[in-house]
Amino acid sequence: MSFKVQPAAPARPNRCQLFGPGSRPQIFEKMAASAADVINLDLEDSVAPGDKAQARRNVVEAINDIDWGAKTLSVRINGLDTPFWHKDLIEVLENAGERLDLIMIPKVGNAGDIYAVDALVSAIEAEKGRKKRIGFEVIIETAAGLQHVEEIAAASPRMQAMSLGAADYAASMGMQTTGIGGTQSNYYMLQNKEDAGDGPRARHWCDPWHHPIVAIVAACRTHGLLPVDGPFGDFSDDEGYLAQARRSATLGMVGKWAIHPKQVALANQVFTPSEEQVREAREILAAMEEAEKAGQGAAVYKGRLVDLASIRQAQVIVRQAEMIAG
Ligand SMILES: CC(=O)SCCNC(=O)CCNC(=O)[C@H](O)C(C)(C)COP(=O)(O)OP(=O)(O)OC[C@H]1O[C@@H](n2cnc3c(N)ncnc32)[C@H](O)[C@@H]1OP(=O)(O)O
Ligand SMILES: O=CC(=O)O
Ligand SMILES: [Mg+2]
Repeated sequence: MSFKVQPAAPARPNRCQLFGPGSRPQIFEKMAASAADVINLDLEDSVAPGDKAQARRNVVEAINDIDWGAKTLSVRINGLDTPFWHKDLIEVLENAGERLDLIMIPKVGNAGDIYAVDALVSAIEAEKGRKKRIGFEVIIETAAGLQHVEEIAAASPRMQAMSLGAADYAASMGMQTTGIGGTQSNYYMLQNKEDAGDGPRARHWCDPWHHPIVAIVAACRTHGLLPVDGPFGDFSDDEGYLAQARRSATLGMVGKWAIHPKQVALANQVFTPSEEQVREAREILAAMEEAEKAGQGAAVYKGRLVDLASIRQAQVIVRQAEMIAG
């Protein structure tokens, strides 16, 4: 381990982020009543250009008037390459009360983007005398964002979380797909001719999101942020959503977006450690405590090696379960 201790990520549940267009206020109460840990009121890509001004007003009203309970409340602003983002910030932060927790910045390309938003947010906070410091979450969804993922993670003490935006990421990278997340039919390895013999050649699907997910997780863990998997567009495919969510959970992400309310329970299911996982983690900690009492750094648990690293692995699961239980 480097002498620099890995900082802890914000200690709040982030299993599911439920999105809703800022131009569709009819669903805001339903979002508030959902089981999502984080609510993202969107001013960006789910809002048509002609609706941006009304969407800002809707979002301000929703922040001020709706009871959001213990949820983390976030507003996704427009990208810095648009003529909308500065007004999103000014109108929301000048008129919305202290209930707002986060601003989500899409399509970030480098640390300078965070600096620009930080400067404007700091000025508005100071002018309006806002007491609660607004946090930032960002979407890594461009080639430049991926290239600069670490400097982005380190760009501001306001930074709390990073999501992978599979749709824009695919577009920016020039990927041949219109699907949002999940398995891509043409991304497969084909069994060797020789191994297949006379039979049909097996296909093994690969994970096109593996690299950006690992890059985001590493940047987040290095700088104490929450890594989050973004949207899965086909909300008729629960199994596909679960498979994608399980892959990202296995790689260290803490949650996933829901772009339809039916995806909230799926995300919560995957990102809440199961009773069995928690029991096993506690048993490993107990086994290691016994081993340490006996002066040993390693022990055998259910026929397999556990050692000091196993303590750290088990603690991840126990801490996550305890934090979710509150
Ligand atoms: C690539 C990206 O950037 S993803 C992030 C940006 N995208 C978004 O924010 C899109 C968010 N999702 C939506 O806008 C909608 O869910 C849509 C357009 C996908 C589907 O909307 P609908 O056609 O209304 O879905 P559907 O008819 O299945 O809705 C079922 C119920 O859930 C409600 N509902 C729909 N979306 C949401 C939502 N996001 N949050 C809460 N409730 C919702 C509907 O009002 C309806 O309620 P009812 O049963 O009381 O009538
Ligand atoms: O903003 C999200 C995406 O997938 O693009
Ligand atoms: Mg996007």
